[in-house]
Order: sequence, then structure tokens, then C-alpha cells
Amino acid sequence: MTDVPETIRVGVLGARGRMGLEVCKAVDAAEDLALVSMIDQGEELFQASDAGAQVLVDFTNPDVVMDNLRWAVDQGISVVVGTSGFTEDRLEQVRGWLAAKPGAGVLIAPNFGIGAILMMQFAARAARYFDSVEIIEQHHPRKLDAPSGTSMHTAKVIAAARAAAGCPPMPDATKEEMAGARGTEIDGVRVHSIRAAGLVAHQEVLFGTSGETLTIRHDSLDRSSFMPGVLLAVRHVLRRPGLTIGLDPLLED
Ligand SMILES: NC(=O)C1=CN([C@@H]2O[C@H](COP(=O)(O)OP(=O)(O)OC[C@H]3O[C@@H](n4cnc5c(N)ncnc54)[C@H](OP(=O)(O)O)[C@@H]3O)[C@@H](O)[C@H]2O)C=CC1
Ligand SMILES: O=C(O)C1=N[C@H](C(=O)O)C[C@H](O)C1
Repeated sequence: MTDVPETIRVGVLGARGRMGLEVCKAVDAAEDLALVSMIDQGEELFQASDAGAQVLVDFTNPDVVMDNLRWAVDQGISVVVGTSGFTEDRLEQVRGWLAAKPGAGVLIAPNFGIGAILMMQFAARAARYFDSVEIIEQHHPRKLDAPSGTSMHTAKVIAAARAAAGCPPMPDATKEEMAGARGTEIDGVRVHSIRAAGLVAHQEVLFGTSGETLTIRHDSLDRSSFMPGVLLAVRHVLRRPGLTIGLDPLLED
């Protein structure tokens, strides 16, 4: 484990993006963090190691994040990753890289919003008590991927909770007359993706059983909602070698 310095030197990848700009502002404003490197498309990653970054924060896009991560782990630099697109295959690759660099830590969180984390925990808790559950995620139209990383993670934790409780398959007699009408399916849970101007990041988990429904909804109305979680991760990642998924273990510390 790396000793945690009094001031953590932080680099931001995707620094001119919507999230990157917000992260730079938040890091800059934190007394115990120093913003030493800001890298965006077309700029060289080695600037971050030259600047002595101890933690990198990646908010880029699913096409480039794996190269960034590989480079950082090779350098022994810890990384906090918010970028979406992490399948089980990708996580396995990251575990492989980390095995060769035991000091480095990588924390990948599908969502840094505290409310979003609670929404996923509440959904996992409710899962076993309802016959049906579907997820509706809603985002701004400049989002590059669908379904969202948050909805994929939510579907997985719900599916795991249902499997652990021995829930039967969900009732659904519908024949899909047009492809996509019933959304996509992740571990047996339907996910519907909406993209509309004016939205930021929102998700509903809709449960149904005989005579009642339960809707668990989270709204990020502004990207500042993600910053307390990002800063928490930056402060913890040097103490957590290996791969950490989500902020849940940090909130329990
Ligand atoms: N985990 C969480 O809580 C959250 C996760 N996200 C995720 O974070 C990611 C970024 O979202 P958002 O900020 O809205 O996206 P943006 O497109 O606004 O920002 C991404 C930035 O990364 C830049 N970029 C592209 N390639 C590279 C590269 N190789 N090295 C460095 N920078 C690069 C882009 O440049 P260019 O535009 O020129 O390509 C852009 O400036 C998405 O995957 C999103 O889903 C978003 C919000 C919260
Ligand atoms: O692109 C976004 O904006 C967001 N992406 C993440 C995701 O894919 O879940 C997190 C949050 O929903 C905002």
C-alpha cells in the first residue's frame, strides 16, 4: 500500500469534458488535493507522470478508457474511474494488469452520486419481494453510450439479489412486434434508455407485484452531485490497492 501524502497530487483525464471540468474545479478547491495535470483528447499521458500525479481521475469515454487505465497501472499510478462501459470482461482485464502491479489501486464507480448509490442499494433490497422489475434510465442527448453504466450495474445487483432469493423468472407474455420495443435485457432485467434535451442523469427502478408497485427514483440535476463521491474516491484509492468497484465499500469504512 502507498503511504498517503498530506497533499495528494491529482491528474484529470478528459479534463475539458463536462465531468472533467467539474472535477478540476472540485480538486482545485480541496485543501488536501493539488491539481497537477489536466489532459484531454490529443494530449500525451506522460505529462501526468512528469507532473508527479499520484492519482488520476478518468472521465473520458468507453473507447479510450482502457488504454488510459493500462498506461496508468503500468506506471504504478492509482486511478479513479467514472467513465462508463465496464463489462465483466473489461474488469477482468484490469484485475490482470493490477496483479502485475500490486501497489496500484483502481476504483471504478458506475455512479459517484451518493443518492444514486443509495438508489442501487435500495433496489437490491427490494428485489426479492416483487414479481417484476424494470429500469428506466434517462440522460442528456450528448451521452455517447446506452444503456448507462449505472443501469447496467443496477440490473446486475437486482439480478444477483433475485437469484440469491430463488425468485422465479418475471412474468411477461408480450411478443415484441418491433425490435427494441421492450428495451434491452441485462441478466434478465429489462432496461429502457431515454435521451432528451434538458436532462442530466436520472434513473427509475420500477417494481411490481400483486396490487402494488414501488418506484425508486434518483435524479442528478447538476454534475456537482458527483463531486463528493469523486473526492472521497481520490482520498481513499491510495489506501486500496487492487480493484474496487463502486463507492459502497468506502461508505461503510
Ligand atoms: N461515474 C459517474 O458518476 C459518472 C460517469 N460519467 C461518465 O463519464 C464519461 C464522460 O462523461 P462526460 O464528461 O459527460 O463526457 P464528455 O464527452 O463531456 O467528456 C469526455 C472528455 O474526454 C475527452 N477525451 C477523449 N479521448 C480522450 C483521451 N484519449 N484522453 C483524454 N481525454 C480524452 C473528450 O474529448 P473530445 O470531446 O474531443 O472527444 C472530452 O473532452 C462518460 O463515460 C460518462 O458516462 C458521467 C457522469 C457521472
Ligand atoms: O454520461 C453521463 O452523464 C452519466 N454517465 C454515467 C452512467 O453511464 O451511468 C453516470 C451517470 O448516469 C451520468
